[in-house]
Amino acid sequence: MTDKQVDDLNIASQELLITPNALKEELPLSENARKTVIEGRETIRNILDRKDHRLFVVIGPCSIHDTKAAMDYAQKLKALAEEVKDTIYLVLRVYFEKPRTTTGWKGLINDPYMNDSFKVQDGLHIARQLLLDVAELGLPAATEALDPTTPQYLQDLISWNAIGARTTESQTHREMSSGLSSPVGFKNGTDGSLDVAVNAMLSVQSPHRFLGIDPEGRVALTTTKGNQYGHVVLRGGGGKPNYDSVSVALAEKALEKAGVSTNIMVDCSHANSNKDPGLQPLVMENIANQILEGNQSIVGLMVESHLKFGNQKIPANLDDLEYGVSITDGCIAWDTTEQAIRSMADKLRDVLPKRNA
Ligand SMILES: O=C[C@H](O)[C@H](O)COP(=O)(O)O
Ligand SMILES: C=C(OP(=O)(O)O)C(=O)O
Repeated sequence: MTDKQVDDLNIASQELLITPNALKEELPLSENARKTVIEGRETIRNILDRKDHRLFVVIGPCSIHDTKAAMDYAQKLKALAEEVKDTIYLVLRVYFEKPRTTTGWKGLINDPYMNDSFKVQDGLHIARQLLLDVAELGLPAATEALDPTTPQYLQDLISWNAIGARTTESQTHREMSSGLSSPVGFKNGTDGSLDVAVNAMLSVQSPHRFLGIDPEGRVALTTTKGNQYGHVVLRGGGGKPNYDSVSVALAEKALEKAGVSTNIMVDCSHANSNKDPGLQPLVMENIANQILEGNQSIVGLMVESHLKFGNQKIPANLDDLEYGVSITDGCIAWDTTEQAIRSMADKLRDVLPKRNA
């Protein structure tokens, strides 16, 4: 019973949503999609276990707002993935949930029509359909796990997750990650602090008990087994990058001291490129050079890339949206992406197999 004088004073309304099971019944996992996810997760786990010499690169738009453009991009990425697959394992960045510094568009699930209509029910459908289409193509998908309710709807289609710089320190996100079925990368904090990511790694490998939702959408005491495939993601912060060899060596030492995996992913965007998307290929080149010079810890990269360079504000008239341009952080264009990935693969083709030997 709600007591109108004390309960929910700041809740304007609540609307029931489709349950995870009902969404999955409408949009079931196909056999091909299932194969993609199983292979995607296994490959990334093998890379983290050093059983597979390749680098994995999570690459794609900062956020998805147009599924047609996303599929256009995915098709190109699939072709590139085939070309470089002996050296680089490409994973499509499919981000539907955006953590904002203050306010702003929170992503396709929250507001799929980008007009403050917040049609979350549609957002869940659109997101799941896109993940199915991407998986059907044979391309593994990565996302940021932000809202603790959405994993039950979508995670059967995800091969790698990020916990963002704004939530790595959150107990809720560490608990959720301990139950995710795929590897999870924890970003360092927005101020550059690595401690929060190291502590997250210590937390995620343990079992947790917390309030979650079950596949029928009911509130459930959720007990997790712990996720042994956590790793850190260096994204820079506090106005400074942290992809350079000294920062990477310091991160390795901190991870060793904490007794956790020294696997490191470098996010070439965000504070590592001072939010200038055009600098990302330079970061990629620097990482390739570090590996050539003997680095052992860097196993993955993240790159923000779209069909076209830069970003755009959401226009008042959505007809004015420019096709293939990010509406959140700026991205590198497709031709630059192809060049940067090919050049990285060419540089590392001979050295990576020897690294794990
Ligand atoms: O990657 C995306 C953004 O950096 C993140 O969501 C924060 O964005 P904002 O500072 O524009 O809110
Ligand atoms: C929000 C993101 O990154 P970070 O958490 O590092 O800011 C992102 O990758 O979209």
